[in-house]
Amino acid sequence: MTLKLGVPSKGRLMEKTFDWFAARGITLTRTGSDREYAGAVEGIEGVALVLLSAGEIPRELAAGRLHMGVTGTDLVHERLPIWEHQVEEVEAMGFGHADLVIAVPNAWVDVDTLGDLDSVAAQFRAHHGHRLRIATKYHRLVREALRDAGVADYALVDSQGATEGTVANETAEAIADITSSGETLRANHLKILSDGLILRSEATLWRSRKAEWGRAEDASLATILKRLG
Ligand SMILES: Nc1ncnc2c1ncn2[C@@H]1O[C@H](COP(=O)(O)OP(=O)(O)OP(=O)(O)O)[C@@H](O)[C@H]1O
Ligand SMILES: O=P(O)(O)OC[C@H]1O[C@H](OP(=O)(O)OP(=O)(O)O)[C@H](O)[C@@H]1O
Repeated sequence: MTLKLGVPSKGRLMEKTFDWFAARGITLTRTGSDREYAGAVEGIEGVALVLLSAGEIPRELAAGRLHMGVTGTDLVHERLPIWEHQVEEVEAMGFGHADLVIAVPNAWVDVDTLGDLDSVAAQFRAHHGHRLRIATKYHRLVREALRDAGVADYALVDSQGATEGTVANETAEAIADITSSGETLRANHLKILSDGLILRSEATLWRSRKAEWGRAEDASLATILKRLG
């Protein structure tokens, strides 16, 4: 049997993941044509590379179809409700840093905290006849954070990309999304609430608690762990 290692199939996470493993003597490569999602592993026995979307890696780990996988903390916490029972964090990888935050228009000068947002939300409903809309793809994490902060009068609007644009496009009044350099928020005239940090995320190597770990997979895992130092 082989240990199945899931790695993001494109973009910044894929390249940095390949570099990270290469620095530990494990060469991951995408084989075939540019558009073919096939991969190879050199420098370690019994490991197969599975290239797939970063967003799908949590589910595959939880289903036990991957033994190990690389994806952001944000995606694991969002997509796996009882993630501690489904996966184990092996190592934070030191890249892919991003903060999940709640942001509102710069023009809302009196809104600085989640408490302020709660007050505005109540007024908003009275004035507009519908709830204040918050656009996000992180439904679970945002609901939890707002519940903990006592913010109730809002509606989540699903946004799977270009979330910061929803405010200018008038499909939402506020957003919850990840920010890294802060450029996208600035460009869209949005500010982070002073207590609006929900989660700090980073690319992380995870081990599935649900996959079948036979002797061969255990041996490959042991070799990987040794390389991590
Ligand atoms: N600007 C950024 N800087 C650093 N990390 C980021 C940034 N944007 C996204 N990430 C991180 O990269 C990971 C993948 O994010 P994203 O949701 O963009 O995946 P994707 O590659 O677009 O996935 P899919 O293939 O499902 O569209 C997440 O863990 C996220 O936190
Ligand atoms: O703080 P910054 O450095 O500007 O990065 C943050 C942006 O990066 C991500 O978007 P991505 O590029 O993945 O595109 P998306 O909008 O399609 O998710 C994220 O959703 C933010 O929009």
